[in-house]
Amino acid sequence: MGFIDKLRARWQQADSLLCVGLDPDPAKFPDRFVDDDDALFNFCRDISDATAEYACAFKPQIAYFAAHNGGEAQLQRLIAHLNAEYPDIPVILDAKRGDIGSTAQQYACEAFERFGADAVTLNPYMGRDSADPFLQYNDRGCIFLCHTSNPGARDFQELDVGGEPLYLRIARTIARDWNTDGNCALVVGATYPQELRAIRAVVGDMPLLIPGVGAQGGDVQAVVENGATADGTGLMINASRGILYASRDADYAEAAARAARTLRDTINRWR
Ligand SMILES: O=C(O)c1cc(=O)[nH]c(=O)n1[C@@H]1O[C@H](COP(=O)(O)O)[C@@H](O)[C@H]1O
Repeated sequence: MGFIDKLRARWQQADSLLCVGLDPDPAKFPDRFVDDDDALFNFCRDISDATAEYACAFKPQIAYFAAHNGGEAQLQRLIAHLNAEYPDIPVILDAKRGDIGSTAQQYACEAFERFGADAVTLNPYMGRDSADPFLQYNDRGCIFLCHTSNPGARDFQELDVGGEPLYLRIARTIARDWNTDGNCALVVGATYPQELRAIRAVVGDMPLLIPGVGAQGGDVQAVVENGATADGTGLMINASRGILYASRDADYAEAAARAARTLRDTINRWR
């Protein structure tokens, strides 16, 4: 089953639009991980096991692993664990790749062959040929940055490009021309609900990955009202820090589970 079908099935099965972001920062870990050489893996495994029942997807962020010696091996083990234990939950590798075709081919191999991710985040700035090596894996998801969650999103993404803002041109082009195998999705920040509404209007029922609720200040009600499809799905609403660091004490996993369940329920209230 391809990424998009797996995601749609999981939305229904778990009755959840919550994506659990795995951004492990050892400085914020509970004390028990201080002398643990496998802390990145062990912490994320505990969080994943505690939150899986509330998750429509997991999203490990590669920088939080690659920043540490041996971190990528722990990411590889983590995704292997997720694929083995939770085969119904898609794993999105957040790597925001984008480069000339020959290099992109290596990045696609990294995401899909080495790490075994179901989907990867991509930067569309370099154009179609930079996306093709990823799109050719037509059972995997290609999730392109469209309107990001950060303040600087306005610097370039909202520039007028012949009568429409760049982010809408990106949305339209990907929906119309790049999605021939139906394996594309877009990233839209929760912090820009009006832009989310405009994007939804041009991409039909394409799935949208929505970071920026919680720590970045995005509002769940505004996200669901402006971004959900007619059937009340269409969204992967990500939370990372708000779940991972719900507690620094011995109850960190239970606290993460409570935070995930609460956010899932809050999302569902507005669907
Ligand atoms: O592609 C992303 O996931 C992403 C895009 C974006 O526009 N904004 C954004 O915050 N993200 C990622 O989403 C996560 C947000 O984390 P929290 O703010 O802690 O929930 C981080 O892993 C970011 O790298």
